[in-house]
Amino acid sequence: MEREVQRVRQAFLSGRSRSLRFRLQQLEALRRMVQEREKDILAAIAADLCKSEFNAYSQEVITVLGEIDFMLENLPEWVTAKPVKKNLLTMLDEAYIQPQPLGVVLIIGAWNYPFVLTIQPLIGAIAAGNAVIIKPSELSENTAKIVAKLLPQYLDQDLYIVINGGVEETTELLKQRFDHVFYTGNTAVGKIVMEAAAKHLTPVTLELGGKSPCYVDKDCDLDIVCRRITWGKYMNCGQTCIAPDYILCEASLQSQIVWKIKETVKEFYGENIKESPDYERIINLRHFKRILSLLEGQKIAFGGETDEATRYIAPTVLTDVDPKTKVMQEEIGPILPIVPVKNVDEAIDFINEREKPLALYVFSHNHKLIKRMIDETSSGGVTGNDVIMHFMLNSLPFGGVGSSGMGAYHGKHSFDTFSHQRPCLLKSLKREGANKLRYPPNSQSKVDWGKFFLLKRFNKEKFGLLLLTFLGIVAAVLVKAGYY
Ligand SMILES: NC(=O)c1ccc[n+]([C@@H]2O[C@H](COP(=O)([O-])OP(=O)(O)OC[C@H]3O[C@@H](n4cnc5c(N)ncnc54)[C@H](O)[C@@H]3O)[C@@H](O)[C@H]2O)c1
Ligand SMILES: CCCCCCCC=O
Repeated sequence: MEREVQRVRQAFLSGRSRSLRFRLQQLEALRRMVQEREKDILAAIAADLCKSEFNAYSQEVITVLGEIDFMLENLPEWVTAKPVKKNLLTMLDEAYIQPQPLGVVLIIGAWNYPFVLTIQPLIGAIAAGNAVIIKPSELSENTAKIVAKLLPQYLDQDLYIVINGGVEETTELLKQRFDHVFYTGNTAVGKIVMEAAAKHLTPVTLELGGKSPCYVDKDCDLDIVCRRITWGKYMNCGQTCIAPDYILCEASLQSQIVWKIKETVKEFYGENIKESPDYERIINLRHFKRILSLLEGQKIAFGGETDEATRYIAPTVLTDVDPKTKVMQEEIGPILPIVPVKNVDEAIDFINEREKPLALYVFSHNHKLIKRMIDETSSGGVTGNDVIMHFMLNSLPFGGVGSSGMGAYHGKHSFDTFSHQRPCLLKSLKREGANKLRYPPNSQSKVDWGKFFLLKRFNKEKFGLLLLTFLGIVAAVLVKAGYY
């Protein structure tokens, strides 16, 4: 492992990943890989998550292609140095911010969207000029294999490498020194990653999980609301980091919501959900059994059917859920608990009493209520009157807050995450007279000049002197130019 990391570091130190031309060329090669090997990629995702080609394309591949196009279009502008405002002391100098690559980046991916969750951060890391080690999730082994097979065929083989393996390999990797670690996965492992990175003072981005609440107000169109919630909840069999996890609503809405979601499930997946190409499966038996155990003692309004052999769990809705039960603590796949609350105040308190979620959803015709929810709660991101969609807009930073993560990515936010914003001040070796003011021995007069230059505070006497000096300089220039 050490040797592999060393090889990637040597490649970074060669400097070739830094030029704009090289970055654009690698991103174009990555786009070619996705386009030319689309069938292989879709087949791997299908094998891991029992996902149709249409769904794999629209949930994963489209996002990757959109992100590459966005980078190619904007990168030339982002890499340029940005001049900054100057003060009186530096007005004759050059001052700018130069984004620079961090160095060698480790990207650790999760299994639930195995392609997009490894390749989208990779795009940002390449765009920012880094070398990258990618560690895909071992749980989505087919996608892990295809990523490891394809990347070296299209990208620089020493700068961007894939290391496959399980917990043992990730643990070994985390002992090495990186310049940034970007991890997607559960919160418990997030802590392990941060602890390992701290040993080298390596900064981390942690894209973690949690339970994203969905508040449904009385004042809304329930048909549309339930259609949107059903789409976001049961996509990928509920295994989406920002899936609406549970519904908070007034008790009087519960039965209507149940009925409308049930109708929508029928509309989306047909009478025999198991046969639907649009309904996925739970990733493995361990998660299947864990989720199943959460149903014990709950009021199942509909769904609840399971098949261990194919790891099928039907779209399920639970009503009158006790917030203290386990189903309200863990991530729960295709189970949708409804927790009745008295009103919006109680919903806000409910959200604030728990860990900060990765996403928050609010449905209402009342724009003020949506704004209030946003103002009085905290979450990684918010979508009003829809679910999931804030993930799709790459001008918005995507990431968590508190226990749902730290740092963010997508579009320019990825570029910034993987860049160091280097402050640069370029002075001349001339004009030493003014510089002498800061050299010892210090004096009240020097402090006054310091106040003048840096705080723009001056006493009348100093101002008079300065004005006189300025007029003297102007007169000298005019005399020299032959005006007098
Ligand atoms: N915030 C986001 O963008 C986002 C996106 C997708 C998933 N998630 C969250 O990720 C979670 C699902 O992922 P997961 O954690 O089950 O995925 P996982 O089991 O695939 O683990 C993720 C990575 O961590 C490594 N790992 C696991 N245990 C480890 C250990 N003990 N020490 C070191 N490395 C270890 C694995 O090798 C893997 O590469 C859910 O909580 C989900 O909400 C978050
Ligand atoms: C079209 C939906 C894509 C959602 C990806 C979410 C990634 C987190 O699990």
